[in-house]
Amino acid sequence: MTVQSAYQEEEKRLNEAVTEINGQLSEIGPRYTGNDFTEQMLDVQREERKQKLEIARKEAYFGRIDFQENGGAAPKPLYIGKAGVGRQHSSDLLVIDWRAPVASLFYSFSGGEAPVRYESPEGEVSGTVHLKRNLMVRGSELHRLVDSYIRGQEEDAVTDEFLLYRLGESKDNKLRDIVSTIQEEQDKIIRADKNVALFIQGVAGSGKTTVALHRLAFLLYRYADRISSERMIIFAPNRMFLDYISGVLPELGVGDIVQTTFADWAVELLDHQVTLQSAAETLEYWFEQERTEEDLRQASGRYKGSAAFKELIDRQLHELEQSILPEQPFEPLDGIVLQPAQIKAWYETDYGEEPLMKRRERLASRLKRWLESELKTRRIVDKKLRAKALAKLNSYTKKIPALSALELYRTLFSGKQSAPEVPKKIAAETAARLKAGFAAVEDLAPLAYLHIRLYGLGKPYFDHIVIDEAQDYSPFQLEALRLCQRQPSLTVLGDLQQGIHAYAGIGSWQELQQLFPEQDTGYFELDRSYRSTMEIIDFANRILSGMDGGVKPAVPVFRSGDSVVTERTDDAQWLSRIADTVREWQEEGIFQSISVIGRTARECDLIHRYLLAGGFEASLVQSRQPAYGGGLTVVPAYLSKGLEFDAALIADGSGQAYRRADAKLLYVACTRALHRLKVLHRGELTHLLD
Ligand SMILES: Nc1ncnc2c1ncn2[C@@H]1O[C@H](COP(=O)(O)OP(=O)(O)OP(=O)(O)O)[C@@H](O)[C@H]1O
Repeated sequence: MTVQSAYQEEEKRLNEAVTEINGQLSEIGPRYTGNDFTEQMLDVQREERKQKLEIARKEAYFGRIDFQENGGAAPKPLYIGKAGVGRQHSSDLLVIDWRAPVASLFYSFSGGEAPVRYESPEGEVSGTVHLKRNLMVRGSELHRLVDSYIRGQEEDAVTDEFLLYRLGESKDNKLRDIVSTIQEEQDKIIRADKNVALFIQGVAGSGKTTVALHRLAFLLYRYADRISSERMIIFAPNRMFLDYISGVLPELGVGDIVQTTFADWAVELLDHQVTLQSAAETLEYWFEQERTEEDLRQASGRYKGSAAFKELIDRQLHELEQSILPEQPFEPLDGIVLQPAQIKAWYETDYGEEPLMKRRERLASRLKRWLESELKTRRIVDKKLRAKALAKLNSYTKKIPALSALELYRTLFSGKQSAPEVPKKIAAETAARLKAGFAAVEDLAPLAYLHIRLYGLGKPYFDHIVIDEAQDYSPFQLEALRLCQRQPSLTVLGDLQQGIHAYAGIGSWQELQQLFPEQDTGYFELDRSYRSTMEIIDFANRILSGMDGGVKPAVPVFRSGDSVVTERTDDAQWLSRIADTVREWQEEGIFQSISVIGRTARECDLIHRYLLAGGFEASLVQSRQPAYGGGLTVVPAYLSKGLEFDAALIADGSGQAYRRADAKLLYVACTRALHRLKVLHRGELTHLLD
């Protein structure tokens, strides 16, 4: 078949599909607003169907795979799209949902005549692939058609042309879905089993964030009857990042998933009993001036996130549990006595599984019930006596301490119960901070953990948890989240090579993985980077070679672009060279997003003001910023993590700005660029780029 006739064939098919989709849409009536429950349920279903059809109306499908099942008469063309659509008056599917089992063939097949197989709910299905075709469809128009496999014509196959085309596009201020070009190694992660704690180590730009979001969409489809989006949660490093990724799930037809930061989640869980100390202070401390290895070793965040600190808290909880019950019997009236052993038995055996303070509440009610039954059995009706007994009950239950997480936590750092193991400096700082009503980010995991152990989650357990940039998480944070699930179902992703918050995060995935039983964990590595050109990746890989530990260079997709330019400048010329570069790039008119990445917030502020004075429209990224607007952005390297820009200018890549300890920070900065990267340096270029 010639390319032209393939085009004609696909245009015809698309026309039919669009007509069918429009026809089905027009048959869905207006929304039901009455009170009939059955009608309301039907309306929910109709609305879901309508949403799917709306997605399909914009882009009916993006791929076709011709598959001949073993024993089948002929290959069957299967069209894969973002939302599955049935045909009216037929059991055939017009479009197959990308998450359906058979659609996995589209992602896993990479050529060859050998038989292929996929897992379906009825068992394994095998057969052969005759055609794999990428289609770019917009509404009723076919924009592009690329065959990546035609059986019998393998020498002509153009593998990955479509992927390269997509990667070459310029990007604005939002992350996008990748359903049409998901790669095999990514697909395995997306479709992995639900009930595991899945750890993903992926190089910068390998699609970790994107893959995790697609995995959520997959899980919701695959386990539709068992899990719900309201019981899923995504943890991301900051509000701006959340805004940046906020477009992907709606594009995939998924809504209602809570997306938050660990800090915001914990403060809400604690019912705002503490105010979070500004994260900017922590960032400023670590990034605005040089810090030593000794500073790092003594970092309170590391201590508070450690397993040792968790043990201390567990011990504290254990001691509370052991001493919570009064040693005296409960004697509401003369001769009516309840022995401590009985109270203890109720407390330990009947309510043993519940959080400590819930058990306290239940015990108090049980004591009351016991007292009422005793009064009844003994026919005590005298009001005075009854009041006396109730007063005794009150004073007895008051002896069982009711503590908030904050009250208990506080006792660790000051007063007679303070723990001698806590380093003195950390204890003094924390006690002062808590006294003033504040908590630092590092206090939130222990506080959240304590709260759940004392009071429970107060909401249904999470069906699935996604943690992005998890290399910056402490084991203790994960321990707190572990309490929020009945069985582990998590996607935990990050890159140790971008672990710039060493004062709080982990040094190896093992630190987090070991918190789960081995059989409940999975581990994947993503080495291919899709974001940047080969030139940019090769350049950034230079930084990795100077890092300690088992770092792995990113493997580029074969996408060539401009060479990375380094340019020496001096203090006098520095700002004007930044402005000149930005102007030149803007004049080319091909980049939607350009960033100037500075070393510190102070430096960025200076650059930003200079650009504004020069007539540029530029935005400055600061910590706690809610959104990132695209266009021209000035951003400190430590806040650029997770973002990407068509073109990036490292404002000052000198040895003064990036010292040996800053390798990860520079790596993060350089890997933000998709198509163009330039490094200006005031004086000598940093040795990290040798
Ligand atoms: N299979 C793919 N097809 C097309 N684009 C892809 C694919 N995988 C990743 N990308 C693109 O690569 C870029 C990087 O993706 P993403 O931000 O998810 O990576 P990441 O591993 O989280 O990066 P980082 O660790 O640097 O934050 C995005 O523009 C994304 O759309």
